[in-house]
Amino acid sequence: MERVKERAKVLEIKDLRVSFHTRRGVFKALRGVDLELYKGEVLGLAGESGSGKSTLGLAIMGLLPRNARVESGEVLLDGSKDVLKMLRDYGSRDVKFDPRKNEKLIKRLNKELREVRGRALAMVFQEPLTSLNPVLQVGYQIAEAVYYHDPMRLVRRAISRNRCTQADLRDLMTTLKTKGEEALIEEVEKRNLRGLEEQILSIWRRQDIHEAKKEKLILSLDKHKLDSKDRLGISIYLRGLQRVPVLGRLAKDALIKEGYRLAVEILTYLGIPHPEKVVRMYPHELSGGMRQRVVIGIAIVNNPEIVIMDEPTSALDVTIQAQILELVSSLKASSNRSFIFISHDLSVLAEVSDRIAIMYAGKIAEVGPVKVIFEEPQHPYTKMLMDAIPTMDKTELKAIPGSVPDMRSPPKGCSFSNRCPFVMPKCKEMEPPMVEVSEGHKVACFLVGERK
Ligand SMILES: Nc1ncnc2c1ncn2[C@@H]1O[C@H](COP(=O)(O)OP(=O)(O)OP(=O)(O)O)[C@@H](O)[C@H]1O
Repeated sequence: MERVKERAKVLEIKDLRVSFHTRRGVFKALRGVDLELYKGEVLGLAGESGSGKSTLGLAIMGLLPRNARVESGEVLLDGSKDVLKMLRDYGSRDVKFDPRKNEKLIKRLNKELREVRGRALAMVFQEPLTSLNPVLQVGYQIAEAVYYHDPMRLVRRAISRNRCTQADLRDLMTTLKTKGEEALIEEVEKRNLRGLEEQILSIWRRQDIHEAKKEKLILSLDKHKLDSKDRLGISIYLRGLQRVPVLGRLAKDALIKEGYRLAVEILTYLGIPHPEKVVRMYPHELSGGMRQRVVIGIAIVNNPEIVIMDEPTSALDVTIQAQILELVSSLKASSNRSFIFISHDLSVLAEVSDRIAIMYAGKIAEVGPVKVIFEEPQHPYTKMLMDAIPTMDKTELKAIPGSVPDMRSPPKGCSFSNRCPFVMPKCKEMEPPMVEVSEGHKVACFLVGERK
């Protein structure tokens, strides 16, 4: 438990309030959310339908729909970069300025936003078919994600392979075997082959193939040299000539080709068999589980620090669901990346999460380490959610009576008061503050305050 506090915060949400303006009224979807995400953890976000989980995910990504208003709050990345402020600045400039006259400014802001969305943050949605483009090969979609976020990465990869000789590869492999990965990276930099280390390591880290085959694959890297058309494309890109339409096409083609190679590596890393074939396939040719892996591939290919997953397993059957959960755990372990995993299913969250936050009516009701939330829940709502989980030894499941309040006019005081079996007069008057009951375990309920 102590480890939670020591870890670096990668995301901090402060008093976030978001409402949706509709003809039927103003829905207060988030009513003051405070939450933190630490490096290398999976934070599970649970709550009934309509509690604001997806709105929170979209707000962090800066992808709220047009009728949403951020009333107040901050979403801080690495303690300083406020995603919402960037979006607000962008939004207001976009309206005030004539976009044609301010093309450069808009481009810069767009670039900044793209960086935040793809590099620092990425999102995976429930239904993979809606996030994938049905008319593009999956390899192209992964390649394009890199092309738009970090084209120089593709350039570096292609050029370094072109410069590399068999002798270099043999030396690099010996370094890798005898001195390890860090020494390999140093050696790659010394030889000015940056970009190649990523390819060598992606082969080396494959657990599914024998060492001799890995060596063979690494040595084969220098056979994949650029052909003259690709060399031309890359030099057009490097000279900045890609703004000329015909030349731009050549440059993009060369980089996308490199992106396909990267896509093969990513799919291999995600445990997809025959990745060379799969990159040439279209989304409808893949099973649901494979499609979700591809979507996860697109999300992680730019090495985002934070991945938000909104019900990523809900549309999948149970065995595939288990595989995706295992994949998330292994991605967390191998990359030190942080995840926010949204699900209404607490048993799914129990499998992947390090900490769990329970949302109710646009607020966090309780948050804490997974074990504590499951074994010693304090908020009556969390306790009732736990009683509603089906298990083998339960003879009856207790449904939570009543329903989530109308978010156009949430009740005064605690929003759970009308369903709570322990309601007290003050619950109807005041909102309970968040109280830390033990390290990292916080509860917003007067009962907890009473006991303290
Ligand atoms: N575009 C929108 N316009 C109007 N109201 C919206 C919009 N999107 C969400 N809402 C409302 O905001 C509230 C929170 O919705 P949200 O989708 O974030 O909840 P959720 O916990 O993710 O639910 P679910 O599990 O069903 O996805 C709900 O009352 C919902 O009706």
